[in-house]
Amino acid sequence: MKQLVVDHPLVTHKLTTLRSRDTDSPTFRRLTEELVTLLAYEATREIRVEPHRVQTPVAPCDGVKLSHPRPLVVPILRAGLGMLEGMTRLMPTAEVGFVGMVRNEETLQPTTYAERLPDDLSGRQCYVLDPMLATGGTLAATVQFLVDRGADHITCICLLGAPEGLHRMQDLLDDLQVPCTVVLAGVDERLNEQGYIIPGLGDAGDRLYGVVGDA
Ligand SMILES: O=P(O)(O)OC[C@H]1O[C@H](OP(=O)(O)OP(=O)(O)O)[C@H](O)[C@@H]1O
Ligand SMILES: O=c1cc[nH]c(=O)[nH]1
Ligand SMILES: [Mg+2]
Repeated sequence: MKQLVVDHPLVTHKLTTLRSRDTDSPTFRRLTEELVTLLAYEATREIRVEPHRVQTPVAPCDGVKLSHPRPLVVPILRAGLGMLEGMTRLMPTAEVGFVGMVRNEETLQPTTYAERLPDDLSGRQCYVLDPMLATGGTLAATVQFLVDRGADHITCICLLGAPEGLHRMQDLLDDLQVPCTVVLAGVDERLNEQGYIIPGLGDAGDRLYGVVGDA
């Protein structure tokens, strides 16, 4: 597994504002989208292209276009949905599949409540979106879903990771033997007893969409 922390002052600047508890939901959403677009630039370095010739107003020009099969973008609901627009803006022809997972806040185990992915992912490059890589349980389960369907090239884009989650992903990918890169805006110190990233940014889903409770 390759790990890439995008070390760029603009990324760190936006991430710092995102972390602040004084940042409201609309600003949090906008910054999340902007950060994804910046991370996607690095994350798509190995995207497959094929030769493509166009005519400029004055001459023919040999360029490239994205290869078929088209790349698949997979946001992990709920919080990953906040990253979708920023990604598809850069790759408008990508296909989008969905995985819905929620982590039990006591056991920290993820449960899958939705899954809409193509049955056959052979030859597809997959881009998984989830802002938070904490214990890694959610991302590991999603990557396993994709590999079970034949994905042979996976890139995960996260805003923040914890060392614990990155180690877990490394162990999984060592077993699976599938090329995988995890691209992040930052790696924090550790998890607390509740499985939250420290210093982190709190609960990304709640900050994007408001707390979903019993009210
Ligand atoms: O690495 P893990 O320990 O598995 O934790 C990370 C997961 O937790 C959060 O989702 P959450 O379960 O809060 O669901 P939500 O997106 O609906 O808020 C986050 O968006 C990740 O999906
Ligand atoms: O810090 C964390 C950990 C898991 N999920 C979040 O949204 N934030
Ligand atoms: Mg949440």
